[in-house]
Amino acid sequence: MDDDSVFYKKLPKVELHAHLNGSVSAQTMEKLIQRKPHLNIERNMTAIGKGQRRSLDECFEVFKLIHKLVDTEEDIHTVATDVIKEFADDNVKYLELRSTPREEKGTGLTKKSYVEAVIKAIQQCKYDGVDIDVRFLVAIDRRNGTEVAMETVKLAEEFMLSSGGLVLGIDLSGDPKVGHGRCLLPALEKARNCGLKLSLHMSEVSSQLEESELLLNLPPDRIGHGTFLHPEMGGSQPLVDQVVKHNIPLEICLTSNIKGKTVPSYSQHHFRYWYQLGHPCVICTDDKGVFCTDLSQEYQLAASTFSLSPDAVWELSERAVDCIFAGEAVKQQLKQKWTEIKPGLLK
Ligand SMILES: CNc1ncnc2c1ncn2[C@@H]1O[C@H](COP(=O)(O)O)[C@@H](O)[C@H]1O
Ligand SMILES: [Zn+2]
Repeated sequence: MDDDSVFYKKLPKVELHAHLNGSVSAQTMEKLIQRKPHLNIERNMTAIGKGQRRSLDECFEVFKLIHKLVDTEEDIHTVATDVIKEFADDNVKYLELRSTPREEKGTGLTKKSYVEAVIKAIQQCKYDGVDIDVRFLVAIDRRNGTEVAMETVKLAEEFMLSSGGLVLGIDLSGDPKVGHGRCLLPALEKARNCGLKLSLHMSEVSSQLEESELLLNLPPDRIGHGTFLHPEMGGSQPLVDQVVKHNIPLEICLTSNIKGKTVPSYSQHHFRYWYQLGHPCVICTDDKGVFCTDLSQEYQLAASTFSLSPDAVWELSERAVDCIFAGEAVKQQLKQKWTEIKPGLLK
């Protein structure tokens, strides 16, 4: 590893946008493939390698394959444990994982036992002394419509009350070309009213102006992507004004947007627009397994593409702490960690 990479690896980091099944590493994928050889799935079918690009539609085909490989409580526990340890190895000190609870009739997996398996993995890692604070966001897959979204919010509320602060909120994700946010508003409002935080994928593809307006009125606590919100990308100034007025942080996933072809090149990424506005932007991975990346690499990419100095990179990672969904005490602990690490890293 060269000196430059070492800096990004050692940088303490916060990861706020990571889909569990998109984050499964090559090593873990091998284990899963060995457990289910009859599926005839090969490792190269579940990841998009260096230099490769696919359409978003193809990315969603990849998730379908991964879901076939991860369909028991044991599988969920395995992937959650491995993903948490990998983020910790990458010096991520605070992680908000998100995942869509699934029911699998064939294996007896229920949405409830799905969430329980993730929570058990988080608790086990904590017990084992893995140096990372992990929280969970329950995901709504937008294609499943109103009723499922409402059920998911109920499930999330139950776990918010019973998980000792591990379940903090809701994620809205899934294929952006399927379904409409309008149908999901009642569920999202209910979530907000019962104290769940909201991180919503918004304007990941173009032509979602109307939906973005509706969702912004909630308003969400964080925005995933927001690629097409600003006027230069076909969005609008009122949308930008709304995001700025409510100071809603943007979760920025560089490699994901390039490999999924929603952004033509790194230098044209909307990070530039929002960063120049001084708006809170948090560098994230989205799906580190599928897109073959890690958070250190994403910080390094941001720095090299947008000419950020080491001080600016440090500030970016430190400011991410302000955007977490956990409470003030956790933020203070993390800030303390950053203060202790800083002198050894920035000379
Ligand atoms: C690439 N851009 C993206 N846009 C929208 N949703 C995405 C996504 N990447 C991942 N997901 C969402 O996360 C699920 C996989 O993890 P879980 O099974 O929930 O852990 C996908 O099925 C999709 O719903
Ligand atoms: Zn995402």
